Amino acid sequence: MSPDRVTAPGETGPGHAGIVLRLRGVSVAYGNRLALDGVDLTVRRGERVALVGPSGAGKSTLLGLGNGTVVPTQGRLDVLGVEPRALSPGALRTLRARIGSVHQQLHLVGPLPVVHNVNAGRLGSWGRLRAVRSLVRPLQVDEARTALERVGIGPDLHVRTDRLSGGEQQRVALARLLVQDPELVLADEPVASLDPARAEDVMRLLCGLLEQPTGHRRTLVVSLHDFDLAVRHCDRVIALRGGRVVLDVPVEEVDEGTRARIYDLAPGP
Ligand SMILES: Nc1ncnc2c1ncn2[C@@H]1O[C@H](COP(=O)(O)OP(=O)(O)OP(=O)(O)O)[C@@H](O)[C@H]1O
Repeated sequence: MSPDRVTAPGETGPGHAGIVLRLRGVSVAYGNRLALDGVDLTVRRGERVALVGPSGAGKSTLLGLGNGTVVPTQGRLDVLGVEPRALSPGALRTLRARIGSVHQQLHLVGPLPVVHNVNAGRLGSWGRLRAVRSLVRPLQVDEARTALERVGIGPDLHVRTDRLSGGEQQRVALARLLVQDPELVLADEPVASLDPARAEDVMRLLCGLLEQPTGHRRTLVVSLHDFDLAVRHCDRVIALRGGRVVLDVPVEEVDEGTRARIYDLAPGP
């Protein structure tokens, strides 16, 4: 089945400044297992895109393409205007510094003070020497404090991170994202392990962090198992099934039947 709509209004070509992520006929195979099968899609600057679909549909694989951890087996991929496969290791590092990743696991270093975990968001842009210096004596402490305040955590930057509650640690991870200041945020089931109230809270916080003081919005692509969360927090829903895009619509076009169609539809031809 072809997707209901693969939106591409305003697209004028590969160099179009508003395009953050573009896949053209992208397939990904793990051995003989086809995880993505000829996917076409375009994500524009400032969009909040939810990836939904049943388990094994290809959502994580698609997000992996965005951050360069997965390489297309076939097709053309552009991320922030470049093709990751064509980059040198150094250029790939530079690209990754512009992309924020959020996972179910927070990847914090528990025994380290909070400030270091927040500053880890800068590692992609700091040189090695600077990173080591900051471990000895934390750099950019005021910015770390501001980021923590923005996510609603008190001023104690020097407490061990693993002494904080699970919810507070989640906020430290979001403060790390904030100091990284990425142009594109890729979040792979960031709230899967949380109860509904916490999931709502984290999604609200994450979406709030996308808003920049300049009035611009960072782009978000987030995979979510909770369809209602996707509709409440995103402005576009892309459904994958069997490695194919089966639906791509603005949330205003989501109706009562959409959920059933996503989860009960037969896979595409
Ligand atoms: N590293 C891998 N090696 C082999 N097969 C893989 C690998 N990663 C994913 N797959 C397979 O590719 C398909 C798509 O997996 P993917 O994790 O992208 O789906 P998903 O939609 O994110 O699933 P879930 O919602 O369960 O996380 C699945 O059939 C999966 O088993």
